[in-house]
Amino acid sequence: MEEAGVKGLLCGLPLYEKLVTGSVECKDGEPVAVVSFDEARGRYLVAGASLKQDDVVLRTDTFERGILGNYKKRVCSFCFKDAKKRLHIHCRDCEQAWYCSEACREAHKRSGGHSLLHCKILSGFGSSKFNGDMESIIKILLAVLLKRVEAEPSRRGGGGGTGYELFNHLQSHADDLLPRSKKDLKDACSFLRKQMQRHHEEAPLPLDELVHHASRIESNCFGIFEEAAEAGDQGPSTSAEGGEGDAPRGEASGGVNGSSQQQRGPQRDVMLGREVYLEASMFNHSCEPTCVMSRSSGACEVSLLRDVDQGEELTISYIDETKPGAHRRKELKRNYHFDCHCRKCELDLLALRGGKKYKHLHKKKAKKKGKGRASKEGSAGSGGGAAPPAMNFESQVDQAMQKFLAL
Ligand SMILES: C[S@@+](CC[C@H](N)C(=O)[O-])C[C@H]1O[C@@H](n2cnc3c(N)ncnc32)[C@H](O)[C@@H]1O
Repeated sequence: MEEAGVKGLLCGLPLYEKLVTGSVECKDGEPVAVVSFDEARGRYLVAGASLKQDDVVLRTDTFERGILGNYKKRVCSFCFKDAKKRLHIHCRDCEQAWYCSEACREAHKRSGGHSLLHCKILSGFGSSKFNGDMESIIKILLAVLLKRVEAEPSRRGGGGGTGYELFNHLQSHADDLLPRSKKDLKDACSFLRKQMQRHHEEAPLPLDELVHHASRIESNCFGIFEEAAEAGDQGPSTSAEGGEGDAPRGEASGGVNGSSQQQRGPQRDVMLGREVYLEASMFNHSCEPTCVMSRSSGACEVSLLRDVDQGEELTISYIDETKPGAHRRKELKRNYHFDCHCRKCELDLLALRGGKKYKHLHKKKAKKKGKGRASKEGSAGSGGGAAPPAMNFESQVDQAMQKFLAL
């Protein structure tokens, strides 16, 4: 794709320009998606042209993936196939990477995905206190940090990047985490930092930066789920606890980190791992999404659920958007650490607030009226105003819509 053909990239980050020009599909020489920005939702994608239902807007390969600790002996570390039973082949030097075949073990080593350095750095996992979920984050983080080293200009001879710079620009929610979750991330990052210092780098990134990176992974990754592991799609996912074989079932939740409904197909049950797609991390969540994501074997495709006009937002859903509004917003806040500002939620909230405000005002008025009448009639404290007429839902929405349009 010609970079010169790109229009409307508002985020001001040359790397994102490159990201978008390099990876989205084209229609008549124009990119089908461009990056835009607003205060409430950060960067988001809009249609660069009028598009039809089922048009593909993005096809891309995974940046990094990691298996949850509890499933590492069941899912192949190279091809990510779920054997659904304990595997028998593992790395010759450690028990951190398990494989479905000798070929996968060799290929993983050859590709640099599991070197001796990985063995050394990850070797402390056995004695660490991380849960399986955190282990997958730390494994991805290690891969990212190794990409960072490769990305240093002196090492790559001025050539193309490794994706690290793009990763570095993803949204982090480290500052929005509850103290307990932040502490868990900090402990895990501190462990990795020490291991890196011992085996690899003398001056690793400061701990705070590592915590932001870990949060980037958590906030932008997509869950790999048992049922959909081969067939396809899942949304960004949050966290999950699983186990080997008869493991406890993972929570199939979430947005750019382990969520749910960005996919058609079977409901996800057990989360086996998580993966990061840099370009797909530009899709914001909406409770009435225009797009759906499907994934298969380390690649993803985002396509349109309906026709959209040029300039319309391209969104996916991180959660089950058929749930009631309060439930959706709670899940997004708990698992994705943000308050949803999609159109549907904004309208819901306006309607709710409109309704409450109306009732509140009416109550006040009625109270006043009652008082007036009571003093007129000389009777004490009966209250007595007529009950406010119930405001039906249509008029609440109507009122909310008018307010929304007036904003
Ligand atoms: C996968 S990223 C999407 C791109 C992101 N806006 C950015 O600038 O990098 C997910 C993050 O975007 C923001 N986001 C996505 N959907 C949103 C929504 N409906 N309302 C508010 N913020 C949203 C949240 O900060 C969320 O953690």
